[in-house]
Amino acid sequence: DVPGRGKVVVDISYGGTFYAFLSAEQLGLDVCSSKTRDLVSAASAVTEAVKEQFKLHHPESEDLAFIYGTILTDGKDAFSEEPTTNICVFADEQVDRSPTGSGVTARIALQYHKGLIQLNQSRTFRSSTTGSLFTGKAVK
Ligand SMILES: O=C(O)[C@H]1NCC[C@@H]1O
Repeated sequence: DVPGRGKVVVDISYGGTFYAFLSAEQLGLDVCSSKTRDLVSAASAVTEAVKEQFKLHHPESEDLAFIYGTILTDGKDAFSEEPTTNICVFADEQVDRSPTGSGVTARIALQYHKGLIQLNQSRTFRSSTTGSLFTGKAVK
């Protein structure tokens, strides 16, 4: 429940730090064309809601059991050769200029967990802010 914005469905995944993931569409936004300030505001509201409503646990270190940010996506999690776009809003409302190393790692883990990608199947991730690209895959 994101105050002022309604109920959304998020996935929380870990790639060195925890992020909340959801499509920007759930917040009435478009990750590619909405104003960055609107994306930042919405993503920050989600981070705050997760902080208040979920207790995170890390199996090895409770120091890592916190939500670092929210990544808004274009919702294109099913496998495709085409890049999928996201914006990472982390820490104190900072916006990553890259697709985010730890965020892409968490997103690949999530896609693999959901059976959307197979092991060694590469996907490309695009930053909506700069257009920079990262490629990654799940490996054993
Ligand atoms: O790419 C990364 O993983 C780092 N950049 C912003 C968020 C993380 O600190």
